[in-house]
Amino acid sequence: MTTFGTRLAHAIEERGRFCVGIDPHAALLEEWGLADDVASLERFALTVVEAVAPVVSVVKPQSAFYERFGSRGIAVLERVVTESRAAGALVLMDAKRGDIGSTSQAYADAYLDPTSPLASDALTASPYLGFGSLDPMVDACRAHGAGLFVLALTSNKEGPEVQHARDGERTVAGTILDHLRHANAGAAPVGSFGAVVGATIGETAEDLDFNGPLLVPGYGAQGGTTADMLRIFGSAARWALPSSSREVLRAGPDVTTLRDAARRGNDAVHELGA
Ligand SMILES: O=C(O)c1cc(=O)[nH]c(=O)n1[C@@H]1O[C@H](COP(=O)(O)O)[C@@H](O)[C@H]1O
Repeated sequence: MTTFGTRLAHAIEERGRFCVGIDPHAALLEEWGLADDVASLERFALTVVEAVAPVVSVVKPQSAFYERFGSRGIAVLERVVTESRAAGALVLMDAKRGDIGSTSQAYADAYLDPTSPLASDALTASPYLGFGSLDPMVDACRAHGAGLFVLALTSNKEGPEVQHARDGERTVAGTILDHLRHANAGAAPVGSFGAVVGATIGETAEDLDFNGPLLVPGYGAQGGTTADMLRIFGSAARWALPSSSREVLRAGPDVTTLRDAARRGNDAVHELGA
């Protein structure tokens, strides 16, 4: 079985490192001239899949935008996952799950077990019930060749109150990164256990070289730039996946214009791996 880290490394080599977030915001549906209903959700999401899944390495649907339409929205999310993977993109399900261990097992079954209708290549996870509460997800990733991206230094302004808090010498974010370093030990070319670190965090004293990938939201609409990423990540930038949702999605609904926006995004972040 090929690990997620190995598949990601190949995808970056073949397609570049840009990740497109498939986030059907109500405001974007309106910008596209669509109604705020499930038929429009489907039209929006599958147009984005058609445009970008054949050209980018990773797509990241944010589950909340589908959940708000109930079971029919989840049915659209299932198609986003299946059709994106069929077009050759890795799917990073952005659901930011995290709960006590026994419930984490159910989240692992829902998103990381290949027999699930929502089975994805990787999942975003919240470690704020303690990193060990994510063990069932870590085990599922090892069993099924999937990946996990754990919130460490998020792009929102409220994050630091928790993530910069100290327990003695270590910050909370530093402790999360240590767990990831341990989970990725010995993996090559890169581990399957990533961190979420925003392009907007300014600077950090944390060591981001933990042999794992970095999901980097905050690029584009939230103001983060390639220069910010080079400064913040240093040598760890080679495993960075800059992620953009609204900036790319605003290029729709025309498929060619959307695809061009994704290609431009890919070109703009190419130098991170140089
Ligand atoms: O995990 C994420 O993707 C994420 C983490 C974070 O720290 N900040 C953040 O904005 N995100 C997600 O990134 C997307 C926002 O992308 P933009 O529309 O490009 O700002 C949403 O899906 C957020 O949930």
